[in-house]
Amino acid sequence: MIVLKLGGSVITDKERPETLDGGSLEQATDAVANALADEKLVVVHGGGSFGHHNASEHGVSTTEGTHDAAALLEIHGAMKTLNQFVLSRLLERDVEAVPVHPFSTAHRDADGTLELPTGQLETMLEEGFVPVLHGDVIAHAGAGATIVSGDELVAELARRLEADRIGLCSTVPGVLDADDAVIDRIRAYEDVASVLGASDATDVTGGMAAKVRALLALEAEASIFGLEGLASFLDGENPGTTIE
Ligand SMILES: Nc1ncnc2c1ncn2[C@@H]1O[C@H](COP(=O)(O)OP(=O)(O)OP(=O)(O)O)[C@@H](O)[C@H]1O
Ligand SMILES: C=C(C)CCOP(=O)(O)O
Repeated sequence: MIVLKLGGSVITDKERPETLDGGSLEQATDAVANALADEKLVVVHGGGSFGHHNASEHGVSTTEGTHDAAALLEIHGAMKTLNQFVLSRLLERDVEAVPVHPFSTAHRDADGTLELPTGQLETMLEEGFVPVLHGDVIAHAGAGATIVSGDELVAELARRLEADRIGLCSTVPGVLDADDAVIDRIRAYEDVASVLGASDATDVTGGMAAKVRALLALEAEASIFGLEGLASFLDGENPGTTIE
């Protein structure tokens, strides 16, 4: 079982609000369609230029919530629009992709812990579907609703579904060191903390630093790679950076 995140920074143009990077989305969905045989796959996508701008305007992040339903619908609506684009590109390539919207299924406890039921996902996988989740807003006890990033969803899905392979496809070829060379393996946060930053673009969920933290907390290994590494990851290789 594979859990794959398509980073929002890859499939959208992060500089321009609500704009797809059509070519990259096609390349990514081609790679997914070519790789699917008997392998079970869950896809998660991030926001990129969908969702982050709306969340930032309303002051909503993974920890700062809102009780303003109109603001939530705006953020959720932007993510659903992007989800629809991803689904339709997958369907065009005969991938039996179906949507799963975290706002309707997940929540956070008062301490911020993500609760994500997976019975529906397990059934979808058994029935041959490819569930496609996305970063979203979710109800958060005591805070109204906050953002859940695609990276958090990947980590939680990997734990609960006991994924064999976990991959984050982002806009960079891996985690880069101070000389912009790809770091092969990361074993501890402290080893790379000095080079890890937020995203270059508007991003309310913490960029590369948050990714590495979330993946280090997993028992299984995970890979961070760029679009050029996606086909080889789906083929069983370890492109980019491996997080132990
Ligand atoms: N050491 C680093 N190595 C690589 N990228 C880094 C590093 N430090 C900060 N970054 C930033 O992290 C970005 C990747 O994180 P970002 O959250 O934008 O990716 P994504 O998951 O693809 O997109 P989204 O969050 O919209 O889904 C890179 O584009 C870069 O700007
Ligand atoms: C901003 C929203 C709603 C989603 C964020 O998901 P991410 O791009 O994976 O961080």
